[in-house]
Amino acid sequence: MDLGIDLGTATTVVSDVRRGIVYDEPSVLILRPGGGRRQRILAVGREAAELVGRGPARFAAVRPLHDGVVTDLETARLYLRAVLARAGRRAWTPTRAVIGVPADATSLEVRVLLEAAEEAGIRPVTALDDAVAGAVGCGLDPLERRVHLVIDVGGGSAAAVAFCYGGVLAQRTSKVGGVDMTGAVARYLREEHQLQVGELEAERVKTSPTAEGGPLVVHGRDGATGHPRLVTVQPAEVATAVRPVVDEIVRALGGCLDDLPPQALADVLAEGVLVFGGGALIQGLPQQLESALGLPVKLAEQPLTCVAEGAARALRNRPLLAAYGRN
Ligand SMILES: Nc1ncnc2c1ncn2[C@@H]1O[C@H](COP(=O)(O)OP(=O)(O)OP(=O)(O)O)[C@@H](O)[C@H]1O
Repeated sequence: MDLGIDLGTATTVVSDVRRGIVYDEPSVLILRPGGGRRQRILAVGREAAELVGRGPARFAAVRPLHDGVVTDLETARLYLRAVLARAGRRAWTPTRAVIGVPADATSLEVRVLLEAAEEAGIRPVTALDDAVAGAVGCGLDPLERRVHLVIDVGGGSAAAVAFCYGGVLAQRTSKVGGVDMTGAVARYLREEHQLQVGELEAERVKTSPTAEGGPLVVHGRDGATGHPRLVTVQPAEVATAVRPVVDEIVRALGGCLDDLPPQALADVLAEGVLVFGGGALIQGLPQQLESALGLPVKLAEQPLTCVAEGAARALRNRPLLAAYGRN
């Protein structure tokens, strides 16, 4: 199997070179507590996410990635094996892959991720910046003799990366992303409506307005009485709730143009900025980036899957991996 893998803080997406997207689920697993025995996975992905905040306390939900990097080698290995099995890999199938990594991952963090992948039976495996992989997934050619600027707003972090002719010219990163927006929504509901909500409900509220447009009925627990309560929330309130996080991302990434030479700016001005990653789907983010950068900003056609698709495509592009691959 030839795979592109986007092992994100919030979501894991796997693209097979021949079959397209074969796995797209939350990056979470539930482990049976070890008690001296080897740990076993009870649930992974969507099934595990449904148990977050619901399951018995002894079944702890584990997120194998934090800000896009591996927190524990053994868990990451178990998780990758489970994901590959669900993506249709048989234990004996030779598997090659390119895995996306955050732009600011250190060499050590990349090494740990690659080691987890190798132990999960993926060989050879190469790491590629999420931003470069996403650009490839959107049809850009990072080997071209012109500058491209892309912005990836993920779950745990965001990055603006400019590249040209096989090399990164400039990058800025933010340590907040979509997961922090979910936290901001939960905080807003607690403070403004005295409603306590679980993580899944806060996530639903955050992602609904773009899809539906009307007021939302939110389920939670009354902060004073502890009784179940319903509250109606307007889409504009969601925008208000996440604004501090969006402002922080825009502030952190806005300066990336300062690091580019004038000729590079001319390319970016002509082409505009491409933005992807799930966090980019929050209302108003592309517009805010546009006014901070003073450049046209385009949302990718497939903002949630382009990193995995680009990683899969990169697998067969040796010059690209030689230029941008990280081992
Ligand atoms: N329609 C939507 N509106 C707002 N946010 C959304 C929407 N759809 C997905 N998201 C958010 O996008 C985030 C996940 O994006 P993505 O899958 O690009 O990140 P990731 O790869 O998991 O994270 P990272 O790259 O930081 O490791 C989540 O926080 C999710 O809530």
